Amino acid sequence: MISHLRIGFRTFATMVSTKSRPIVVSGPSGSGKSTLINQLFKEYPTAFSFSVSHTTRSPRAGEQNGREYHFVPQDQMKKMISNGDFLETTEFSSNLYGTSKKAVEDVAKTGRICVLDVDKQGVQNIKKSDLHPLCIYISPPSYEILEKRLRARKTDDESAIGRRLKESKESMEFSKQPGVYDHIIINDKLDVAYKDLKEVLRKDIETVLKQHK
Ligand SMILES: Nc1ncnc2c1ncn2[C@@H]1O[C@H](COP(=O)(O)OP(=O)(O)OP(=O)(O)O)[C@@H](O)[C@H]1O
Repeated sequence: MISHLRIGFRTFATMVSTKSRPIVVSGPSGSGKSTLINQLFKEYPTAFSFSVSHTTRSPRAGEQNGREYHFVPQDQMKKMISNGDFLETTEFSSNLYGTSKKAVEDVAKTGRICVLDVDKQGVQNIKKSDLHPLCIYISPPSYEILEKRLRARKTDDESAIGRRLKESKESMEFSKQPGVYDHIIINDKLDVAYKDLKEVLRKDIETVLKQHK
């Protein structure tokens, strides 16, 4: 009888899986967010996902609504913005883009951890929501090294590098405010920074992978 009850309880416990909290990865442009996130996705392909953003731009060939983006008309997007549905929005080439709170919740429903790469506005909004994120700041070892890495990446022209460096100063100041970030990882040696990131996420990863079994 006791063993029957135990089996029953275990089955119940597996059915009631806890939803994972989203992971916010923030930091100045060139600090290594994408490099570190890509490594995480490669090592744990079933543990993490990005959320699907909304956009007012038209779908390109091969893009599917709800897969690459939620494609929405401008008036619907504006209505959603005024409803406070988005954690962050941005405008690029006359089109609006945004990460909705629901899109983040949808990832958790699939049993994965949602990873958000957002700026300080996004960090502030997500912290105000009821999503209870873990907020991680990826910092370059120094401003000078950040500049070197941005130049070596060869993805930006001089004016974009200048803009990114100016924004990086604001971002680094913001990261020093108490209570904003749960962890600050200095991305000096990539393998050390990646190890630090995995350690910070160890329990979250173990929990989602256990739920997949
Ligand atoms: N620890 C490291 N040592 C040396 N180079 C690094 C290190 N981490 C990342 N890089 C390099 O620095 C450049 C910037 O990294 P990455 O593109 O990942 O930054 P990011 O924070 O995602 O930038 P953005 O916000 O602009 O997308 C890349 O060329 C990457 O290969």
